[in-house]
Amino acid sequence: MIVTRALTKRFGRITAVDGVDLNVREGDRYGLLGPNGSGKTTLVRMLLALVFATSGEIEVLGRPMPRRAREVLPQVGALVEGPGAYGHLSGRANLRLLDAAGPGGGRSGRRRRIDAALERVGLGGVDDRPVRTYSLGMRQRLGMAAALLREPRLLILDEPTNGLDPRGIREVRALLEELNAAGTTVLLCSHLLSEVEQFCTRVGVMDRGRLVLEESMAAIRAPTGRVTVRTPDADRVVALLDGRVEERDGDRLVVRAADPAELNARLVGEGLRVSEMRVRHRSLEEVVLDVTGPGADRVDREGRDRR
Ligand SMILES: Nc1ncnc2c1ncn2[C@@H]1O[C@H](COP(=O)(O)OP(=O)(O)OP(=O)(O)O)[C@@H](O)[C@H]1O
Repeated sequence: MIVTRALTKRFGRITAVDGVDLNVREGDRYGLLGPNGSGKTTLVRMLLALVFATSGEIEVLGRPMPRRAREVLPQVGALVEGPGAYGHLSGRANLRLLDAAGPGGGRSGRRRRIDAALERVGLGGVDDRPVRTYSLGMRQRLGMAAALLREPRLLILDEPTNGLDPRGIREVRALLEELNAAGTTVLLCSHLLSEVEQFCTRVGVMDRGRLVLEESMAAIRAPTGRVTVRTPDADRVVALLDGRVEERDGDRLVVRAADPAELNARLVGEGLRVSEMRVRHRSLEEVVLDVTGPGADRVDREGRDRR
């Protein structure tokens, strides 16, 4: 769906995107994570031909970009850098303009397309108030509606839940799940780990312009070979498992165990009581912190000129 090779963008001395090989597959719910200033927005702007690459190659929907932008962009919905809209016009009027400007949508079906898009994002009942009176959450929804006008094969969303309250965030996630289930590939940029952890099936992590990790969520969250055991018989468990207990905190033990079922059977077989047993997974947060440095918005005394 999206493939980049050695994609690079420099702004003067700053290398915002540095030799990125990105691979978003059809049907993915791909989460692009990274600290502030790591290059996520610049990367997606290049995918959408909003800014030219310094070097490298881009394919979107199997076509080279930006050369085939005219063919590709009508099949892509995007919400990048916050929802842009004319403040003095209503949400509907904004969508009418967008729909008229975009290729491949006849006038006859316009009202229906707009109503359907507004309905999908929870703005079906919106009146004719100008957009400048909208809350940030309403603007964000309007931006999503704009991205959905063409029933895109691919959705590219930069921080789509910015400004939404918890309920709004959940609604957007449900909407994205529904669209993805119906075949839309989703590329989501976010610095919210929980958002990515809950929604995405694949993750890319950017750090200082480079893609430092690209992995399926299942692989990231694979078991670590450690099991947390809570037991009122902790002393006896430690004695029995000699050397396999890595941590102890009261009645809670962290045990090295490739096969949790075998461990459980052994403890129970010895008459040791287990009140809780949990296979340990790495969290997305641990993985991301492992592969990234501090965000570029920090201005520490050391390392100000990292680039
Ligand atoms: N038009 C520009 N001119 C000069 N520098 C730019 C420009 N756009 C981005 N940059 C720089 O490129 C780097 C990457 O920025 P970018 O906005 O792509 O990061 P980001 O990961 O999207 O960050 P955030 O999460 O804060 O939006 C930053 O150092 C930024 O200052």
